[in-house]
Amino acid sequence: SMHWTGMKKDELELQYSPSRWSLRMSADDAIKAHKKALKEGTDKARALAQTLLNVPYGAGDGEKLDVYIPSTNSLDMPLVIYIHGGYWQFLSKEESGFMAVPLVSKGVIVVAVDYDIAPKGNMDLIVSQVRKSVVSVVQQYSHIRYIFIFYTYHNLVCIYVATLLGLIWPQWSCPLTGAFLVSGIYDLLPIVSTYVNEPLKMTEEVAVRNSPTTLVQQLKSSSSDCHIVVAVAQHDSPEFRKQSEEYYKMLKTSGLNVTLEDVPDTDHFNVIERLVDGEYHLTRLLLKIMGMC
Ligand SMILES: N[C@@H](CC(=O)c1ccccc1NC=O)C(=O)O
Repeated sequence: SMHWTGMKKDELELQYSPSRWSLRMSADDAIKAHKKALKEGTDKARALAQTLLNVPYGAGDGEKLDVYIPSTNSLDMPLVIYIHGGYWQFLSKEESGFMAVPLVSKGVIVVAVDYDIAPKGNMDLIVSQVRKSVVSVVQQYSHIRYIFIFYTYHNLVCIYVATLLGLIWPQWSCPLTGAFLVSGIYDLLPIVSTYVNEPLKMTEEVAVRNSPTTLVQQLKSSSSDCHIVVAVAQHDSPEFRKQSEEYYKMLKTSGLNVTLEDVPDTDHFNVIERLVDGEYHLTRLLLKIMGMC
């Protein structure tokens, strides 16, 4: 298929509009249903689990996180940090606790992180906030053996995997078991000239510097014990699917422990929504990697 640099603006914007690839419903309905499913799941998790809501991880207004706690307290509880997606301009932690529904009942702590989405925040700020949140969680829960970062779609995420695995962990003997990257963008350059970048206002320099593909080299030596899952929806756009495949290949070539999950019968939205279900393939894989089933 065609390289993005050869695409007209219309085609590039179609490729980077996940809602226009949903086979289940119209673009607008896919986004509406997505927000609704995530919010309902989060409300359900808040009713089921003990919670610590709005815990500060920094001094900024937006620097807060929610903790979902299992009732069975043990020192071996694994912890998942969920960093929400939404093109760095949509969603918040108020819609990000849904995956705690199946995980908390299996004895897993879930942390949902907020960060300043655009236009209030920009890419550099978001990356620094996510980094700060993870450092704060690791310090707070240092007695826990497994910390499992769960990065989700739209790469902030992935930026994160790269930045964290490569730069933070080596200093502190990494407790990181794995990283899940779901329907992400790993090379940010193609979106610089699209509508996605209007609120973000990334320059090419900012996009390259924060792209996970740029940061692969730094991951190399420090994270061979960490199992990285790159998951992509069957019905994600060809450009999204290519981004996942290429990032997967880069990680693999660098000698990292990585698998590519092409999730059948999903699109960009329900690939993540379905994490509310304990029987969903990605939920089970997450539990398996953490040694919980
Ligand atoms: N313009 C984007 C909007 C989008 O990606 C989105 C919107 C609301 C909540 C989440 C979104 N993306 C999720 O990864 C689209 O076409 O899907």
